[in-house]
Amino acid sequence: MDANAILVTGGSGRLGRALGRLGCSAPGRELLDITNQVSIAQAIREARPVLVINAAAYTNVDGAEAEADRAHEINATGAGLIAEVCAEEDIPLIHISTDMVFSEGDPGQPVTEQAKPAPNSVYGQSKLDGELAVRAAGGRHSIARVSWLFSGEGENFITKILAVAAQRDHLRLVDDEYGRPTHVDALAAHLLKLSDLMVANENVPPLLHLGPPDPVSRYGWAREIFDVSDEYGGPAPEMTPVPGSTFPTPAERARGLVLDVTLADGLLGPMPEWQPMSASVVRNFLGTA
Ligand SMILES: NC(=O)C1=CN([C@@H]2O[C@H](COP(=O)(O)OP(=O)(O)OC[C@H]3O[C@@H](n4cnc5c(N)ncnc54)[C@H](OP(=O)(O)O)[C@@H]3O)[C@@H](O)[C@H]2O)C=CC1
Ligand SMILES: Cc1cn([C@H]2C[C@H](O)[C@@H](COP(=O)(O)OP(=O)(O)O[C@H]3O[C@@H](C)C(=O)[C@@H](O)[C@H]3O)O2)c(=O)[nH]c1=O
Repeated sequence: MDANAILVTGGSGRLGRALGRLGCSAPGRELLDITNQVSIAQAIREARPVLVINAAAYTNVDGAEAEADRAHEINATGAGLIAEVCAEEDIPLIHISTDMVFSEGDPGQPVTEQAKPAPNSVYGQSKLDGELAVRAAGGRHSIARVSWLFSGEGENFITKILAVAAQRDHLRLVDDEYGRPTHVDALAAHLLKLSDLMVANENVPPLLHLGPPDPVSRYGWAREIFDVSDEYGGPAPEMTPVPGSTFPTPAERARGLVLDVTLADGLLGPMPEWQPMSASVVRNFLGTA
């Protein structure tokens, strides 16, 4: 399938740009606003896509605690609107969701698609409401839950902690929050495989957990980041692992939660390992790549 036949919402975002790099049609919010039915209908009429990927979202996890209405409007109402238009036009939809629909877990026992979500943040609740709205629209869809996206552009966990380490020689890192660091280019490639299956009318599960092998804690990922940073002459601060309860943030994060990606791996093949991609982003950030 020609990637150009896929319409992506949130085209200016991290994942949206990655899908655009693979050839998808990926307009930004000014051309396709998922909270505006007229804007959605017009974009669909013009692009006549064979599939839509909804990568538009409100993703400021801490900011959402003070902006619940805005987060809900985009992540829940907006997701429902785009799903309704897709259902009416009989266009399959891939909707991107998050591990933050859960609030706790055991890193040794990743959660499958069967687990019951129970968010503990405004962002997580708004994303869960979005999932429910997509399902309620009744069209052909697959909801892809992912975690810890990063890319070579803009801000992410890697750039945030490297920036903090440039100011301080000692960092506290949460060691009971887990995830699968996922480079947006690897995710975008996987989403195109999933798109191919959906367009070919293959039996695709309506809910999938996606991510690379080797889940890690924030502390563990930071160690990888600073090992590379040290090697390339960047900051290498002293690190202390701490429980999330002693690192207060406006929004709570899930403790010990890891997505089980077995189902998606069987369908699409495993995602490439995150470590080389994380290292490459660190090197680029330090300007030595
Ligand atoms: N980043 C992460 O670590 C994770 C992200 N996810 C999910 O993955 C998806 C992609 O995330 P990511 O690329 O990181 O997010 P970004 O925040 O980088 O991009 C989201 C994009 O959506 C746009 N947007 C916001 N409101 C609207 C609207 N009403 N209509 C159209 N576009 C809009 C934003 O535009 P503007 O900049 O103008 O606001 C932004 O460009 C989201 O569904 C997110 O919830 C899941 C797990 C982890
Ligand atoms: C800066 C810093 C952060 N941390 C920890 C605290 C907190 O648990 C975590 C927050 O990092 P970030 O703000 O980069 O990540 P956050 O915004 O929580 O990332 C989430 O984004 C949304 C969109 C998702 O859907 C999730 O899957 C997840 O990727 O990092 C430390 O432990 N030490 C530090 O010095």
